[in-house]
Amino acid sequence: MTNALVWLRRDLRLADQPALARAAQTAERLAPVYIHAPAETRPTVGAASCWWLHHSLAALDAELASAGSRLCLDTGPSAERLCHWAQVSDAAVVYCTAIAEPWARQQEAAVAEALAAIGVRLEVLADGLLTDPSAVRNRSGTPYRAFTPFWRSVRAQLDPPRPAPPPALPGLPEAIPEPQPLETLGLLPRIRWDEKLAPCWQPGAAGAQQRLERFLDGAGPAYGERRDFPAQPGTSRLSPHLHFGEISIRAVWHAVRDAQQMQPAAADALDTFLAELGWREFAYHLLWQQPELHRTPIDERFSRFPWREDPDGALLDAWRRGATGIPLVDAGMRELWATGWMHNRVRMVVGSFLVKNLRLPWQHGEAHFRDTLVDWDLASNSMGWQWVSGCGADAAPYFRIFNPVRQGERFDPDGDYVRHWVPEVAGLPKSHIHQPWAAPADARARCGLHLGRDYPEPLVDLATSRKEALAAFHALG
Ligand SMILES: Cc1cc2nc3c(=O)[nH]c(=O)nc-3n(C[C@H](O)[C@H](O)[C@H](O)COP(=O)(O)OP(=O)(O)OC[C@H]3O[C@@H](n4cnc5c(N)ncnc54)[C@H](O)[C@@H]3O)c2cc1C
Repeated sequence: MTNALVWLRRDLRLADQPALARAAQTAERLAPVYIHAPAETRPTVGAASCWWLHHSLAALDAELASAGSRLCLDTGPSAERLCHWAQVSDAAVVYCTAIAEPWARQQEAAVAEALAAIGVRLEVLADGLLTDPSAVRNRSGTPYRAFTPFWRSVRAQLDPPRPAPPPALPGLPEAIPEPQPLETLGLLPRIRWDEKLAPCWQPGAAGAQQRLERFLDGAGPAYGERRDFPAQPGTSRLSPHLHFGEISIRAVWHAVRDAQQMQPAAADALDTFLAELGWREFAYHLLWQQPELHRTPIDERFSRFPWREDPDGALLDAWRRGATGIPLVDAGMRELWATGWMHNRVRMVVGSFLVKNLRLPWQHGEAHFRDTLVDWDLASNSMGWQWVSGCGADAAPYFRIFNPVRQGERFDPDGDYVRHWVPEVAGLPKSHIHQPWAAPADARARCGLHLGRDYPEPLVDLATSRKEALAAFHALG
């Protein structure tokens, strides 16, 4: 038996972790190493994700300590530092799990080459997804461009292995150096805006497991009906945990399948949930085909789209701050700022408003979400933005423009979500809460709301901006 390293990446857990499991079977001594290498990720990871990563690494270190090991932290370049760790650990092999993102594949290739030069082997294992995004093909042998046939075909064949328990870990190699303290990675912001995130989340494997159990015991069986209502806790909020690999996708899959067996009445609702996991798979399938998915529209016509001029950035700034004067849009943007997460229905509404009513480039929205979402994920975020913009594969057509007032009336019928995040309009009755500008003056006066002073007038007229967007779209030909 020889010594080994496990290079931890987007797989920050002990249970059902293929790299750790393989190393535990084969190595006499084992060093779990995390290399922080922000210069190697493309595009740059945002501040909210960095906050999450800091706490996730702390949780992983504690998990490793309780298994008799510890996390060896270091700062990149990854190839150089892994060579160093392999040498000081006397390791013959480095195990890691794959990340299906373009920059990560380059990183793996560079690491493999550097390790090979010192006689160490890199073994990359599949993880993170239920499918191989490079391998799924339709009957004509080409990648899928639409979700429904993709999922129909994938779902029929899916049979992921049952999740494995955490392995018994070999001890650390004798001569390894002291790890770098977590704080020195600089993942936490200097201005402590992040304190508001802490009460909302528990990064790490234990938090992930809790979220899954709470979902299956609570909202899961009603997922089909409740998942679109942002005031209700109708979804799992597993997205950041899945992104960082704090829970394996196979564990989620099997927990849901088991729940379907136990509660046949909930089977359809939970099938809808499994299809959402399918959207995540599809996003990676698209990213594999289009490595520049976060900035290049799949529908090339949109490269010529006549976006609105916003020379001083005032429109974009109002959208980012949740000060557009459209309550559902502002509620979503404020939820994002306060919690690092936004409900999926509202992501679609704020996205449509940015791209179609404000007519600003979707890439601005992609970049803002990248900076502020704790669940930011290159594949899902890029696909989501291309979808709302009508320029992606399987996109909602451009002319399907979400009306944020109608969306509010339908999915936040009592106005509870808006009342929570936009207290300025909370006194309005539900009949006017989604369009305060249309409320009779006395209804506004009764709750002391003075538009333009307490809460903005709408940044744009919804009907006019819709017409302008459609005209711009038709001009594309
Ligand atoms: C403009 C836009 C940007 C988005 N950016 C991201 C992002 O950066 N990261 C991200 O994880 N999701 C993104 N999504 C998808 C979706 O909004 C989130 O996955 C979901 O809101 C996460 O909440 P949840 O875990 O409670 O979801 P649930 O409803 O509980 O769904 C379970 C899991 O399925 C996956 N999932 C659900 N919906 C989608 C979807 N439409 N696309 C891909 N995966 C999905 C997620 O992993 C999620 O955790 C985006 C959607 C839009 C419209």
